[in-house]
Amino acid sequence: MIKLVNISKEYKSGVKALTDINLHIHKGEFVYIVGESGAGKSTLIKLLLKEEAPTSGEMYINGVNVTKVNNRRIPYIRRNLGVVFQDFRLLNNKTVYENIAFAMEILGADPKDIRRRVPVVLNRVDLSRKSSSFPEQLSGGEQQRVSIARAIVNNPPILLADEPTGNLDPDNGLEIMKILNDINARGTTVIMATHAKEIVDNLRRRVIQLKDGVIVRDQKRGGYDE
Ligand SMILES: Nc1ncnc2c1ncn2[C@@H]1O[C@H](COP(=O)(O)OP(=O)(O)OP(=O)(O)O)[C@@H](O)[C@H]1O
Repeated sequence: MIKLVNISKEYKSGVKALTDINLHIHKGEFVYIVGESGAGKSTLIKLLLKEEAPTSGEMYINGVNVTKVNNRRIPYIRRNLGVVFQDFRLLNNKTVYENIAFAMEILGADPKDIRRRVPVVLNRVDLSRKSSSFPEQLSGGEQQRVSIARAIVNNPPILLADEPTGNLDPDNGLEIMKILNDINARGTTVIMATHAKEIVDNLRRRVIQLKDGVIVRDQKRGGYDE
C-alpha cells in the first residue's frame, strides 16, 4: 500500500532529516512513528503528503510511483490520503459542516453526495449536534474530531496523523484514539506520528522508531521505548 525505497531527505539548509528509509506498510495496518524531537517524523509525513520532495529514493502508493512532484499526481494522492494535524487546521470562517463539506467540494464531489456523506462522518465522530458551530465555539477535542471527520470524508484508504493528541489532555487524547482505532477497524490504514508514550504503550501496534533520520526499530505490537 505504501512503499518507500531508499528515501532520503536533505533540506536546503543541509540538515539530513531522513537517510535511506526503506518501509513497507500494508493495507489495514496501524503504525506509530516515534522518535525524539527532530528525528524526522514530520518530514516523513510531509513527504507522503507531497509537501516536501525527497532528495533521493522512490515512493509508491498502491503501486503507483508518486516520487516526483507532479501536478497530475496530486489529485490521486489527495484521494488516497486523509490527514490530521496536531493543531487541527480548521477554517475558522466556516461551520463544522462546511469545513467537512469543503474537503469534498475541492475534489469535485456531487452536492447530493456531500449532503448525504457529511452527516455520516459527523455521526462517526459523535458531533452531529455541533454541525452549525464554528471551530472557535468548540473544545480542542471537538475540533480534532472535526478534523478527523474532514480527513475521512472522502473515504481515503490511508489516514496520516501528525501528533493528533499533542494539544489535548489525556481524556480527549483517548477519545481521539478510540476514533482512530474505529477508523482502522473499518479497513483504513492509519499512520500516526506521536510522542504520546502512554498511548503507544497501552494501545500496542506496529512501532517504527526514527533516530536522527534513520529507522532504528520496526516492531510489531511494540511499546514506546525499546
Ligand atoms: N523546512 C525545514 N528546513 C530545514 N530543516 C528542517 C525543516 N523541517 C525540519 N527540519 C529539520 O529536519 C530534522 C527533522 O525534523 P522533523 O520535523 O521531521 O522532526 P520530528 O521528528 O517531526 O520532530 P518533532 O517531534 O519535534 O516534531 C530536524 O533537524 C529539523 O530541524
